[in-house]
Amino acid sequence: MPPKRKAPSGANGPPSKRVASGVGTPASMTDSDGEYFDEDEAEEDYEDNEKEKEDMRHLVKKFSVGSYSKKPKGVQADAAAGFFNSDNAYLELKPDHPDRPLWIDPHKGRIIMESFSPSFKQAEAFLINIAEPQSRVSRIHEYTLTPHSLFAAVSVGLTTGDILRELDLLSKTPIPESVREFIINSTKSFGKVRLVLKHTKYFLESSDPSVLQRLLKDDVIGRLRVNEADGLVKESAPKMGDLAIPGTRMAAGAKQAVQRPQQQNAGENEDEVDPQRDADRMAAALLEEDDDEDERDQVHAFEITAESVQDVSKRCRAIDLPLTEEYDFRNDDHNANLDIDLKPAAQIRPYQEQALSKMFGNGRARSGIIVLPCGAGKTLVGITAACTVRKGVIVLCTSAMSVVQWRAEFLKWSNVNPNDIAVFTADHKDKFPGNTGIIISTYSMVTQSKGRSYDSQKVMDFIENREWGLMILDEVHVVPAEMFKKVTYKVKAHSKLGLTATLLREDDKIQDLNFLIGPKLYEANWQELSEQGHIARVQCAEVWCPMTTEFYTEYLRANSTNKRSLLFTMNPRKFQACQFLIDYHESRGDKVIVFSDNVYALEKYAKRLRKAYIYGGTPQAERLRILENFQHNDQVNTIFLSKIGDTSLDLPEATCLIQISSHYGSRRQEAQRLGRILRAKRRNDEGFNAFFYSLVSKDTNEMYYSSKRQAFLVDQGYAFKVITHLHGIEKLGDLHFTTSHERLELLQDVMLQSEDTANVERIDGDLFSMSGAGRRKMGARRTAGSLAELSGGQGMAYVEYQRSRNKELKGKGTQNAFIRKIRREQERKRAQK
Ligand SMILES: Nc1ncnc2c1ncn2[C@@H]1O[C@H](COP(=O)(O)OP(=O)(O)OP(=O)(O)O)[C@@H](O)[C@H]1O
Repeated sequence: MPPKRKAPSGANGPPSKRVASGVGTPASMTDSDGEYFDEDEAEEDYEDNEKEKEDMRHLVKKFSVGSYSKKPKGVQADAAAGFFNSDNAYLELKPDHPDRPLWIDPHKGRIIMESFSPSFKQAEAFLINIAEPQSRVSRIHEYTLTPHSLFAAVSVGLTTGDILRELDLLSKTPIPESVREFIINSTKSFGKVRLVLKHTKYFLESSDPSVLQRLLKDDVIGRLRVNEADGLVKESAPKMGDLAIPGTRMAAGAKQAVQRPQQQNAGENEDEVDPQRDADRMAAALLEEDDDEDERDQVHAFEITAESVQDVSKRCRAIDLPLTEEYDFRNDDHNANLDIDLKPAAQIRPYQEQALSKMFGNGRARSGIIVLPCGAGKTLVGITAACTVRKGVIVLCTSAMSVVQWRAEFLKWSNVNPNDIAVFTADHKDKFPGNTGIIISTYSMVTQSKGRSYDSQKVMDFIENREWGLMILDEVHVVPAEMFKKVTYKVKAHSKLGLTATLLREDDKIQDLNFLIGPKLYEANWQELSEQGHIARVQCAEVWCPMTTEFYTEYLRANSTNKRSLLFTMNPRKFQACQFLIDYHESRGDKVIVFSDNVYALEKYAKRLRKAYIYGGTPQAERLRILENFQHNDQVNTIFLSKIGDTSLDLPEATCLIQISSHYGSRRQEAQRLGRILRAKRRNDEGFNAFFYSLVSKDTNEMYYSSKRQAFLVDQGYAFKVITHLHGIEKLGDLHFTTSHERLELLQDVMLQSEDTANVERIDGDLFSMSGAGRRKMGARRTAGSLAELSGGQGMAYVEYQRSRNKELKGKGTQNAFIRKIRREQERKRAQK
């Protein structure tokens, strides 16, 4: 932090700037101790900042993907090619480099970590704080330093000095100059200003008063300050880590989470004279100025109006000073305390504790995003956060069924009074009776702008006219940025916690979340969690299915993507592979889910194999009946699901997934589908493995999409085996499409389908949506009939395949108490209408 100097009496700062901006900066700026700030110095800071911003842009550009600098002449294009310094010479290795796990690429900010290093654990704990994980395969992990990752590092409490010191300790080479510069510049401009709510007033707070002076001079922010005559408020900074998070042993601050590697592990030998190391240390010590005890104990702040929070936040983003949001909930006397605690039996797992400690590390609630794989317990993380803040909580989910599940989980894990939890969905418009509580709703309920019913508007007013301590945003990766903007505008929440399994979006809009919610606070390692038994071990395989001659001929001839996609999905050899795998896994005692994005294929496969299927148009009661039978009926071991089952599906019985048609190259869909079996109930059985098969028609575009889809999971350390032949398939008794007559009939049926048949299913709701599906048919409607129908020659065999297993399941008894309850509720509602 720049030293604070006393200004000569009457120093009013550079008039030109102030006139130009029209900001009524007070003639003398004093802090609460009556000390002056030198405005000339602040002005210099301002200009320096402009230059810094320019430098920063240059650096960000340099570090962005695709800007790889040229490698030295004569050097091969291997992995080592990136690790040169600016003079095109290899970076010098430290003498004890084998003990240090990190390689730093000076050109792109990539960090390669050896996971077999003795100090791997410490290095991983550190890197996850400062860099984006790109790939975590078994021996080598790759991370990238980005402005966002460094913003996240700073917002969990790390200083520039901490980052440089740890990085140097763990690196095999001295930190390259370009990387050092990038870190210093990024951390200088990010995380310097916090938005803090104290006693229901909003403050911009910083430990560096010159940053606040800069903001006060800003055209937009200066005007939004409350009480322009007041100086900056100066007070003690909060102490780190003195807050107990329920269900955990402690509440570690970020600094505690970044464990220092044991020196002997990292090969640090204090007696050795290493001039480079000494120089680095000195630089780090200088940067550590911030850590000076006296200075660190002080923070400065000025107040802004509550209405201006959005504008201030937007402006801070524009001038490269994004706000970190923190909520000092322990000093909030304005909002009533919620009587909630975790039940004594709830034991928070170590990775959940680590994630929470990032949120509450300095005794306040930091807004941000926690990334945990599907089935790893994001709900409990959210509930524990609610039990820590103990103020009004609003939870937003993607579907009505998730709302029901969140409510049930609150009751399962906490001692909250059931009356204090309200549900706001199309079917329930509850409010809690007391002056605080929990409300659980969906994004669409809260953001809907037109056509609200009277009751719905009343609940919305209830939500909008109060302050919430915590807003939990479930499945943040699927929600469009516009929706978030509406949510943050409508709901006055002091802290926001985003939960997701994958920060992946094919449109790259995911970066918006950093600003709308907050930085990523924690991201778990999938492989580590599966090794520890928290999520299932999964064997992944891509099964290559050659196209039959007649299908391939049509495929090559087809001149539309839709027709080609229908042909590779309906490839009879793919059908046979699916039939064989279902048979194989059912006989092993597995419960199988077959996913098909294409509804035409879904119906064809399911009917022919006499399995139950669910898609957007399946009525609600039928959906529940099928799912219940899948869970409890040992005669129903396979179900077919359209993409409505990609998310929110909690079927811990499922142990095998087969994918026959998917949404092009969507990495997110692949990860979400895998997530359906990560929570397999049997995951801790001796030697248990879940199975994930992707059936791909060979020599078609599907192969390209498939490899694209797998990219994320491969980066998470999953290995996809390629199966080119399924042994024993030819011996399967009633294998379909073995005759050319059958195959031709199928081909003719496919060729008769309209182009729309290959379109993506449109879904208004999801698998468990309580409204809509039951009353209204949704999903694609097709009019073309089969060749058999058209020719009037419906053979016996064909008729038999039209018999739907769905209908056969009608009337099968309902066992599950939860589903029985939902059904009773639906019946009660129908009766009331
Ligand atoms: N600390 C814990 N102790 C015991 N059980 C836990 C713990 N954390 C989570 N679970 C259990 O793990 C299962 C999965 O949790 P949860 O539904 O929250 O996962 P998720 O991460 O939200 O998954 P998805 O992304 O698929 O929705 C639940 O049955 C939950 O009760």
